[in-house]
This record gives sequence, C-alpha cells and structure tokens, in this order.
Amino acid sequence: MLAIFYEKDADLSILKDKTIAVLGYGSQGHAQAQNLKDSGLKVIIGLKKDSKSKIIAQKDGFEVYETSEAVKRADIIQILIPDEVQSEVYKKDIEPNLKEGDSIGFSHGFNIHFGQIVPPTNVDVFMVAPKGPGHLVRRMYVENKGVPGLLAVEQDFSGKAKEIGLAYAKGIGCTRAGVIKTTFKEETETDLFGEQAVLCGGLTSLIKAGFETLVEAGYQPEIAYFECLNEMKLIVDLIYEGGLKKMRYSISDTAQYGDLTVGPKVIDDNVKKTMKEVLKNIQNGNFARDWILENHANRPVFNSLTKKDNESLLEQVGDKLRAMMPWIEK
Ligand SMILES: NC(=O)C1=CN([C@@H]2O[C@H](COP(=O)(O)OP(=O)(O)OC[C@H]3O[C@@H](n4cnc5c(N)ncnc54)[C@H](OP(=O)(O)O)[C@@H]3O)[C@@H](O)[C@H]2O)C=CC1
Ligand SMILES: CC(=O)[C@](C)(O)C(=O)O
Repeated sequence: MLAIFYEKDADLSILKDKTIAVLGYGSQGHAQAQNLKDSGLKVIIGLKKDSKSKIIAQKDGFEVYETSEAVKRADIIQILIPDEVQSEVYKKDIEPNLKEGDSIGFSHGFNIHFGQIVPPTNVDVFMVAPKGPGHLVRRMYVENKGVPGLLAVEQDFSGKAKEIGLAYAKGIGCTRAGVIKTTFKEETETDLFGEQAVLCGGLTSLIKAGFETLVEAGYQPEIAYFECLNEMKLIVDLIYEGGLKKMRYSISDTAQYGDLTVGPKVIDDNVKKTMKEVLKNIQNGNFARDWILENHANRPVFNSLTKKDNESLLEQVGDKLRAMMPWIEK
C-alpha cells in the first residue's frame, strides 16, 4: 500500500534539540546541510583531514570537524560521502564513535543493502533519498520548491526512527514534493537501475547516439547539439510539468506522429530486454561487486571512459554553445 508523506505529516520539532552531523560536503552534503540549517536545525559538518570541501563548508557558515569528532558531537549522523568509501570510513571513523540511541542516515542504500556496513543494534538506521541531484535539492529548496524523496527505516532502536526520518526529509525540503516509504532494498535496486538504464546511462547513450548519427551523416555538429541535447532539456521540462500530454500539446503534430510511430522502433523490445538484464545484474549483486572492485583497482575503467567523454566533440561543441547562454548555471 502506497505511503506518501507531505509537509503536514512531518514534525521538525523532533529534531530541535538534536545535533545533525552531515558527513561530506559534496553534491548532496552541501545541499542537505544548507537546507537543514535554513530549516532552523543545528548542523555540523564532518570531513576528512585534508578535505578540499572544508573551506567551502566554512564559507557557508558551518562548523567543520574531522569525521570522527563530528560523529562524537552528533545525535544524527547523515552519511553523504561517496558510496565507495563509506564502508572504510564507517569502520575507521564512524562506528568507534557511535553512542547508544544515535541515528545513522543515508541517501542511498548501497552499503546497507549489500552488507558493506552493518551498524550495531543500539542505533536507528534510516534513509532519506532525494530523487534528484544535490545541486537541484538546494536550488529547489531556495525557490520554495522541493525534490521528492524516499524514506526507509532499516533499524528502529529509538521507536522514533520513522518520525526522525520524516522530520529530516522535511528539513531538506522533500516533503514539499512528496516522500514515499520504501525499503533499503527497493531504493538501492531502483536507484541503481534508474541511473544505469534510464537517467544517466540510458539518456547519455541516447544523446550521444543521436548526436553522432547526425554528425557522421555530415550535418553541422552545432545543429546536432541543439537537436539532441539542448532540446532534450526543453522537451523533458514539459513532460515534468504536465506529463506526455503537455509535451505533445506543445510540439507539432508532425513531431508527435514521429514520436508515436518511430520512437518504438528506436527504443524497441530489445531495449526492454536489456533493461531486464541490467536489473538482474543489480539484484544479484554483480554490479555492486564490479563497482567495489573497480574502486579497489583505482578506477581504470571509470577514468578512461570519463576521459573519452570529456574530450568528445559533443562536449566541445556543448561548451562553446553553452558559453553563449549566460543563464545556464556553470
Ligand atoms: N549526487 C547526488 O545527487 C545523489 C547522491 N546520493 C548519495 O549521496 C551520497 C553522497 O554522494 P555525493 O553527494 O554525490 O558525493 P560527492 O562525491 O559529491 O561528495 C562527497 C563528499 O564526501 C567527502 N569525502 C570523500 N571522501 C571522504 C572521506 N574518506 N571521509 C570524509 N569525507 C569524504 C568529499 O570531500 P572532498 O571534497 O574533500 O573529497 C565530499 O565533500 C552517496 O551515498 C550517494 O549515493 C543520493 C542521491 C543523489
Ligand atoms: C541524482 C541521483 O539520484 C543519482 C543519479 O542516482 C545519483 O547521483 O546517485
């Protein structure tokens, strides 16, 4: 049964006497910490000794401590460091400094679900996972909007873990858009699937394939960029605002006919078959093992593929054209 929560369902006062340590000040860390502070909550930041994020967090007005000290000082510890280092940092800096009754929070279930972190039984373990990039979690909060979120409770030592998680979700603005109750398993598997097969992996592959098809056919790369990337954002904005019907209301009937008759030939049944294989590879732990080993090997595949994309014609043309659009946040 769907359980979706909004502002009225969450009580921030449950956190008013709590100190929240946000570990990490990157995409999610900077956003969640600033939103929590603007929601009137006491927030400190935990970072590693030589962190390059430290100066940024201090400029934003936060007390910054080394991770272990931040954990000691906090009642709620929100772990927003990269998934691939969480297990190591947990063992070294977090677990030794936990106190009975603390709450440990995550924004992705990877390390709990795949058994990389196993907390003691005398703490709460919850997750508030914004369904959007950190920089938009902050931007939309400031605009009095919100990014939807997922709430999961893995362990409820205090008997208040759900209320604490809901209040946390309200503090970062997610209850403005809606927070769905889930599990660490469901969040982990759906999030990994979405980022691999639909959002990042699927979408970037679609954009690159479209751009390369036009350029290889001899069309101007700038036109290919405007068609396959810039307009993608504009089309998706309409779908975000009002579903396929709003986007189709705005595009031409010519475009809509092509959408309806040709689209299914591009994204055909084979794509869905591949998507099911992607999901299976997540569910059986193969992707998790691959990502953990990739990091142990110092990211040879990650680095080479990222370098190839960063040096691509798509990125070069995009940088040039975006430079002429001063409204785009750099
Ligand atoms: N990015 C997103 O939009 C989303 C992320 N998430 C989840 O949020 C969590 C954080 O991801 P994200 O915000 O992208 O991470 P980022 O890579 O953007 O930021 C990581 C932060 O952690 C710090 N850090 C790195 N290593 C250590 C360490 N060993 N000890 C302490 N601090 C460290 C970094 O400091 P330094 O700068 O010094 O390296 C940086 O401040 C992950 O679990 C992720 O899955 C969930 C939803 C969306
Ligand atoms: C933004 C988000 O939720 C992602 C793509 O899954 C992530 O950055 O982890």
